[in-house]
Amino acid sequence: MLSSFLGHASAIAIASPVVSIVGIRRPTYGEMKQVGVVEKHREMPTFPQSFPMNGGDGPHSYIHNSSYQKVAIDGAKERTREAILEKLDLELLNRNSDANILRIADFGCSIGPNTFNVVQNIIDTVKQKHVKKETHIGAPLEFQVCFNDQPNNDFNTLFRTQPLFSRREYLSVGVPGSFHGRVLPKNSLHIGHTSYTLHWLSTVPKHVCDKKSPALNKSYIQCNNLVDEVTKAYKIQFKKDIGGFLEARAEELVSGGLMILSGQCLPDGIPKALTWQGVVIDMIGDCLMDMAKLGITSKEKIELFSLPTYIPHISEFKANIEQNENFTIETMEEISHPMDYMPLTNGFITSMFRAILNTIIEEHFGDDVVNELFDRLAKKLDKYPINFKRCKKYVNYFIVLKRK
Ligand SMILES: C[S@@+](CC[C@H](N)C(=O)[O-])C[C@H]1O[C@@H](n2cnc3c(N)ncnc32)[C@H](O)[C@@H]1O
Repeated sequence: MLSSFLGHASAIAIASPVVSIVGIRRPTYGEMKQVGVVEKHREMPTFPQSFPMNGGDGPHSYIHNSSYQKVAIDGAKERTREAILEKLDLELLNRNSDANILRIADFGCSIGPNTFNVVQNIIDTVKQKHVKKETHIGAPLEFQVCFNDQPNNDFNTLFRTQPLFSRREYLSVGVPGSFHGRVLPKNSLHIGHTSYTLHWLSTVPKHVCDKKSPALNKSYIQCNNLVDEVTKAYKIQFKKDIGGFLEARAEELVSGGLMILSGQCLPDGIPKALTWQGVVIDMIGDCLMDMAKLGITSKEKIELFSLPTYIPHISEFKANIEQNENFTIETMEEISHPMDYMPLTNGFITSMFRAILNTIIEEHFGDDVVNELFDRLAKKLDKYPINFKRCKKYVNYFIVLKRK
């Protein structure tokens, strides 16, 4: 099962007990792991709370390694346009004292270029609507764009690489801070957007790195839905975080304002371990274990490490969204990722995951580990190529909420 899933032909001895959920065995390298003897309880690690994408504009930066996200955002472009044309009433501007200013925010914007494309599409659509004279605003419409991300996001690169002022139709503001809480004044926002962000948690759930806890995520570095206690801990944290995100947006958005959400979920009943993304992260964990055996890092450090990310199942995600009664759900669609049906190269996969995980790996394991880890990942992928046809696919969601 393992070999066919990964497209790898040779036999592999299973050294540790196989974890199962609803009859599905994890068909990855985890089965080969020698699980260490539980050691004396240690203090819970203090995780940094913010892990931006790799900054700068070098070969490993998010700028040059975010085309997977870009393709999905481009795929949602027309839907975003339709949502604004159909659901946004520009009369809402007349309720403000600064009636000619339309404020847009991209939450978790990273360093571009995706955020610039998103914002331009929103502005083009609003302008089209405005030209159609659907508003009585006298003064010319002005756009203010609030670029939000964590304070240690590379805002310098973001602003250095944004379109030149002469070609830009908006004034920009950087808004550093966690989107799990308020980052903008009350009743100040007309259109909010976020893409590929909500799976980032505010923190690693308590207990998954606690050696005394049944929720210890012992041999994995992610929630791959294979250990019930771990999954439960992640679910609780996710619910809390999405709740915080929506509460904050409900305060910031004006009545009638729109919040557009896109990103990825798991299909119901499918564990992350069976998706190609889940396999890759389990492989990264295994590369770390290989490095621990060579003394480059330690098994203990790995056990104290879990990613603060959680991909919810689609119905769980929708149920969490529906909890907030300040919004009407205008659109809730599942769309496929345009790259779902093309096998990605190992180089592409390695670069994409490096751009996303570089910061957090560096913070926990030290910068000397990063190059070696991703070199090893590239080699492991070459040795055990992913069989994309056998992997389960994520579901992409496109959601439009309107503030009541
Ligand atoms: C994968 S990137 C997505 C970037 C961009 N939205 C896109 O679609 O290309 C996720 C971004 O979310 C940001 N992020 C994660 N948690 C956040 C939080 N609590 N508050 C603000 N930004 C956050 C990360 O720093 C990162 O820049």
